[in-house]
Amino acid sequence: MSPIISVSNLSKTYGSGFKALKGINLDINRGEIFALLGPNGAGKTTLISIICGIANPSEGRITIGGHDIIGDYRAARSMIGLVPQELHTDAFESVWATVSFSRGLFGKPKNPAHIEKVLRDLSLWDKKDDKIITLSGGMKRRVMIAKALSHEPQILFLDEPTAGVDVELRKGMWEVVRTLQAAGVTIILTTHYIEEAEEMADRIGVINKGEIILIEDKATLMQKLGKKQLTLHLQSKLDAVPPALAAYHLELSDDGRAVTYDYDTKGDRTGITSLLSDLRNAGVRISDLDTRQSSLEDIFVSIVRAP
Ligand SMILES: Nc1ncnc2c1ncn2[C@@H]1O[C@H](COP(=O)(O)OP(=O)(O)OP(=O)(O)O)[C@@H](O)[C@H]1O
Repeated sequence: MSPIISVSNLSKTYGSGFKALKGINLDINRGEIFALLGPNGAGKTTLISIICGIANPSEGRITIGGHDIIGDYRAARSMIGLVPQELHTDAFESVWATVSFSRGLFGKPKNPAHIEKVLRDLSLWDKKDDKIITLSGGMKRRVMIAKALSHEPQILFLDEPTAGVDVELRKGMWEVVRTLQAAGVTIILTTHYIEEAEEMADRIGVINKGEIILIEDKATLMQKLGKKQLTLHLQSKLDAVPPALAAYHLELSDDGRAVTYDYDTKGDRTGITSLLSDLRNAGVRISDLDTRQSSLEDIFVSIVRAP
């Protein structure tokens, strides 16, 4: 199946001479939830802004549903809904007016049935006549999504959809996103909450210093890079890991009372059996142990930090 968004050799150099994107290649599949992760300043907003036609590329080409975003701007742009990070709406307008007006901006004829559906899907129907200013933060965010969906886009960009939102509301937002995906919308989200990507995404792209350094199915990524960690709590404090155990690359905790050992569950041998016997031979006694599976967060930190 052809990708719904295709980005090839995209570069962006700002007027200051700063190269914010360096030869980005990225295909987004129809119907997927794609999470774009990256540290501050990595280029996420720049990339989204260019795809959405808000900023110009310096080099490269982007097509949306086959439409070139420059040569065929209107057709390309009308396929996209963008929910920006900042909430900006007219505080004194009603929800209904705000969302209907957005549709008009795309030159689409009025379609009250569609607006009603969007508001119902986002649990805003009973608020349709309320002024935006009277809504809670979570409702305002949902209004931003409703605005972005008002012109029936096939693609929705969510830039940090749950920044500063409490856990309860965040979960509500995840539900909304899943409902949209089930209705056939392709979703690209940026997030600093890695558990959000872990929870939601079908695929994950990591951008760092203007380059895509990884694109992978979430499940594959977690399986491929996921490590397990064994923590051994010691009966007595160690000042240093005994040299005889150097091969295990143990990490000693700051208080000297625990060592951690990283191992690969898919390897032929985990090395745990020999580690335990070598510890005993070195006179190190263990009082307790626990194991932990690395999270997407650990994986993310390790790839972004890698030279
Ligand atoms: N208008 C501009 N002129 C010059 N440099 C810019 C401009 N806009 C962004 N940059 C720089 O481009 C780089 C990428 O910025 P961008 O906003 O795309 O990052 P981001 O990944 O979205 O970061 P964050 O997670 O902090 O939102 C940063 O170093 C930023 O300082």
